[in-house]
Amino acid sequence: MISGTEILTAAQMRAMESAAIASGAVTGLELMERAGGAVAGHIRLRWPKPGRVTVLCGPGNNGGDGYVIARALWQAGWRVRVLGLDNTAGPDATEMRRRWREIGAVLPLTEDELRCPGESSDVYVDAIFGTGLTRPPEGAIARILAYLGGSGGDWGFFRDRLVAVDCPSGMCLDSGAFLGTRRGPGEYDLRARMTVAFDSPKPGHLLERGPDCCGELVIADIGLRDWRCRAPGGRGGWRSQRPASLTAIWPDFGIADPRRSDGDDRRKAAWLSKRDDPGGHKFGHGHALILAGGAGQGGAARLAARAALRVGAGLVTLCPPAPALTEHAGAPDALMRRAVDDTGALRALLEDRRITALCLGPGAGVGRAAALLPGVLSSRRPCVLDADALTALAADPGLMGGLHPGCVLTPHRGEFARLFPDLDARLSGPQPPAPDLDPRDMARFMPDLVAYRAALSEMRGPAYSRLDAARDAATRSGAVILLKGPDTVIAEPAPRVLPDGPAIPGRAIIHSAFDVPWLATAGSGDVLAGIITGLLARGLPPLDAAATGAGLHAAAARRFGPGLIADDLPEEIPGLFRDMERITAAP
Ligand SMILES: NC(=O)C1=CN([C@@H]2O[C@H](COP(=O)(O)OP(=O)(O)OC[C@H]3O[C@@H](n4cnc5c(N)ncnc54)[C@H](O)[C@@H]3O)[C@@H](O)[C@H]2O)[C@@H](O)CC1
Ligand SMILES: [K+]
Repeated sequence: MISGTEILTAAQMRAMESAAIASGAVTGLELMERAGGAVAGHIRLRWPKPGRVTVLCGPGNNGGDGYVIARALWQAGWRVRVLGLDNTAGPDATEMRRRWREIGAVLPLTEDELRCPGESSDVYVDAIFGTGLTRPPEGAIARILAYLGGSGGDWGFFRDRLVAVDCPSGMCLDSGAFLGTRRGPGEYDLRARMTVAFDSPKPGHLLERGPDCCGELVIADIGLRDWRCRAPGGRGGWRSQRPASLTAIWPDFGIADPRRSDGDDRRKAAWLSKRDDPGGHKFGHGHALILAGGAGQGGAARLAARAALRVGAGLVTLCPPAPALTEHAGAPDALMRRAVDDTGALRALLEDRRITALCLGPGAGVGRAAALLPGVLSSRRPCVLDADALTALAADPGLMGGLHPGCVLTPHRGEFARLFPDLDARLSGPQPPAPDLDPRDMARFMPDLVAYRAALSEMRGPAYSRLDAARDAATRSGAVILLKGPDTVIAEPAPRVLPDGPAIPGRAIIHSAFDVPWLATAGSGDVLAGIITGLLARGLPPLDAAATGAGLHAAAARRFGPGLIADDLPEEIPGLFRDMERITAAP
């Protein structure tokens, strides 16, 4: 049910590049030529008239791409100025620098040179650091990056004309954080007009500062697709389709991502709208219980219940304590109501095996949530735990032991901090040291499937990311974690065991919704909990329900537009289903 774009971490990208080169099918120089050529092509698309360009080349292969871009733009008639370092790491970047030197000079990569009067350019290419960044930039390079970020008082000037190669330099591609600065927006963060990255998005393009600082994100194909789709197969060479462990759902790629099969999207749309089940029965689409709070607290649970109905649960029952029943008498009439006063009443109700999912938290009250949690968890039924249920869970760590893989926890950052304070502290605290793994080691691991997988699962970027935090929380709790935000991360708990190999980390999805800031409104989270509960009731596995729910939730907000209140979200769902069917209809 998940469809999206595969994401690769920086380590996976390096491993794939090493594997492609080791296979003999392509050389590092050819990959660099393709990468630089792609960036130059995108620059020429946006600035069709050749102008003046300054290319800033760093010490590694990102800089090597820069020398290729300089040469390609010069050949296209641009006036090119290159600022670079004397020392380039690696033979490919050194060779590309040499080829550029046959055409033009390499000026020192300093702030003075960049600010040289009379040398203003139409385009500035940031090819200083890419996936190889391991520590905060310092000295002259840090000053250049701050100047490009606006320390010279001219923020808008560079924002309009900066093209980043792979990422804005200084940003960690695994986390979206700028190394060496406090997490969150920084005064002189480098913001590009366009970022051209290679093969696949990286987590940092979608998390934290990434979406704002990358500007328009373009993913250029550099011919590595075959290595993305295959897994290293031990001594026998390459074999088997490697299932994506990390996926992105984001508006720009949305349903039009050419890598996705139209058939999958069509099946998904038909399942959501129930058109694939013409003889269906209401119990065939599940029965969701939404546990509501006491008198005066019912609005949140009603929002969740309405969303569960709209997303297609066959039946939805709202369960407040008896004294609050009358409060829920209004619309929608499709909703059933049943009093649940305590755990005993809940257990009795759950004797009905046709109840296929539960939701506890929205408007429940912390005391009631704490009282009902043991009954919800011991039923082993798929469930969404949100809001007050998360607070109750954090207050009684003993309850954590009852979590199971059918649970979806939907914390925002504050709730996450209460549940997993140590992981939250790592997210905001000092950054851990860089991983001490050389790309050449990755190549060395290639023949050994076990070591390769272990290395990948051990690899973390230089900054602890929201992705790391959600995955660690899922592993620790044994439940699916949906860490809310404009960059929602969803992670599944149990390591998957592939038929041909050892455990690898559970799947994760980054759901990007930076384009719908109006989704941050009261009750929006209650609707999300209801959508996911409805999908669980219909039988979607928890990770799929959470990811599809997050996608529908943001798409509903996008469809409605600004001025949205939470009540509007469920009402957009029927239109969304129609849109999905129309877009995915066979030509
Ligand atoms: N992986 C791939 O498949 C491809 C990578 N290419 C390019 O290669 C880039 C990665 O190249 P590299 O691995 O050489 O790394 P970078 O060019 O990103 O970084 C260069 C070097 O800087 C050093 N460094 C890291 N942090 C530093 C800091 N704060 N101050 C000073 N030096 C620091 C590192 O030792 C690293 O070797 C990608 O971003 C991309 O632009 C492309 O050429 C083609 C394909
Ligand atoms: K860069």
